[in-house]
Amino acid sequence: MVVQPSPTQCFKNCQDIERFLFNCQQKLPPALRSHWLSLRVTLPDLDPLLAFDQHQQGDQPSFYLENPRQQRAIAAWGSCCQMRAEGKQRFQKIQDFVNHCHENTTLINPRLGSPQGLQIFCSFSFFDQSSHSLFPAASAFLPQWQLSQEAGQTLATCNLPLTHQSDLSRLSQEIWQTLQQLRSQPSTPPHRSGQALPQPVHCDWRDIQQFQENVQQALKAIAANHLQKVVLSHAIDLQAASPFHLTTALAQLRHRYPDCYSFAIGNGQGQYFIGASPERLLSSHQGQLIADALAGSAPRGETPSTDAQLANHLLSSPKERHEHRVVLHFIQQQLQSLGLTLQPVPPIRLLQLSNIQHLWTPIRANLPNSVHPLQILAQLHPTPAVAGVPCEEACHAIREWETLDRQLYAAPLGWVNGQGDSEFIVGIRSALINGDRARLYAGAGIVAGSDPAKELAEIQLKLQALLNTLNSN
Ligand SMILES: C=C(O[C@@H]1C=C(C(=O)O)C=C[C@H]1O)C(=O)O
Repeated sequence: MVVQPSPTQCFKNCQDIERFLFNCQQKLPPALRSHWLSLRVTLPDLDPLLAFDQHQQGDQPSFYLENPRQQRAIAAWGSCCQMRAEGKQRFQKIQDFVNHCHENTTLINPRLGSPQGLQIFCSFSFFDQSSHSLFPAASAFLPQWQLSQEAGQTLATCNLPLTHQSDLSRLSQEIWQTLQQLRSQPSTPPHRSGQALPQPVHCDWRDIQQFQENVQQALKAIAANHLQKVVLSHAIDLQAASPFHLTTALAQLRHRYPDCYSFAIGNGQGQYFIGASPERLLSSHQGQLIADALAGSAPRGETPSTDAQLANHLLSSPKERHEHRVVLHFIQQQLQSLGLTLQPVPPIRLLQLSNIQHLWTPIRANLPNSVHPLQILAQLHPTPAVAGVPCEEACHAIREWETLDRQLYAAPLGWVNGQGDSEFIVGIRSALINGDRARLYAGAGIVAGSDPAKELAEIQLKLQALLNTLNSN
């Protein structure tokens, strides 16, 4: 059910809101059990990160995603309704939850802004079971509040449960209060000179020797034709003198890595998974899909000429191109297996980030209404950019050799709406923050011809993204 047109521009006071909610309540079907109202309101320009800083709380799920280059940011906090799932059917279960939310929500002003409609925020762990993990194998939530910024337009979305029994006076006061706070918020980014990120007192590189042994083992398995490619990861642990400050870290990440997606997910129990990922797993908008094949890496050069040399070597290296093509072919095959028609693939290009460069091929396809973005996600995760080929054997090797629990590292996180629009990234260049402790993750693809010393240097370089951010004062 959609109530139109919306009077949200007239929300000049709390009574306006209460009258509006009363009208919505009157239109609810008589025997209704669960129902939500989703209100969209335009706001003056403000920084979603600042709103996130002021409103998100450790005991509620939260989500932040920003791509500075695309001038898009979303902050979401509080939970109207949430779902957790485990096991092989986890993507399907989350899809059912997303459908349930859509079927039971009245959208007010659904066409205001882009993307349209109700957005549900999701995260998945690398493996489909999360026995000792701080985050479930799959989780999704409909936020209480959401702030989106795109192409200079700022929108607030308030989702709330509405039934015949709802206390409209209390609900309207809560909405009014938050709207007033958002309307009076300065548009400058969070800056806490006195509260910069704490200096880690201890950085534990864990058993880095083990990573190199794993690479040797992987090379043997590749030589024996058990594997074609496997992505091996390593983690380092930081211990700070005081808790890490989430939004200060995010402010630094978006500043340092404007071509990446800065992100944070809070599990509602005080732990956060944050990062600046260059890898878009899936983005769909109005029936058009893009998935990134991103694999093959080199450092950036210190001078323009060494940088160009490194870039040329990366683009022409048979080993790096093979590592990349394995990912490209996998994504193409998986999309085609769902009946999607792919557009011609452009030549391999470079994605140059502040500290590292990658081989990159954006893959485009038409997305029919009959295929849900979460079905595509189920088919794509894990790609050989983060697992390997053959997938099952690579995942088995990862479980056996790696001494860490990947949790959300290298897994999809993002949002989906009811119109088939979605944005999911791969949680790499990331860290799990638990108060004054942080675990930082990085991995590298191992194929025939990989050099263990170079792979070690590559993960050290990748770890710098979060290490420099969390370690700076
Ligand atoms: C696995 C990671 O990165 C992935 C592996 C890459 C590679 O091996 O060249 C490049 C980009 C990512 O797809 C990571 O950053 O942890």
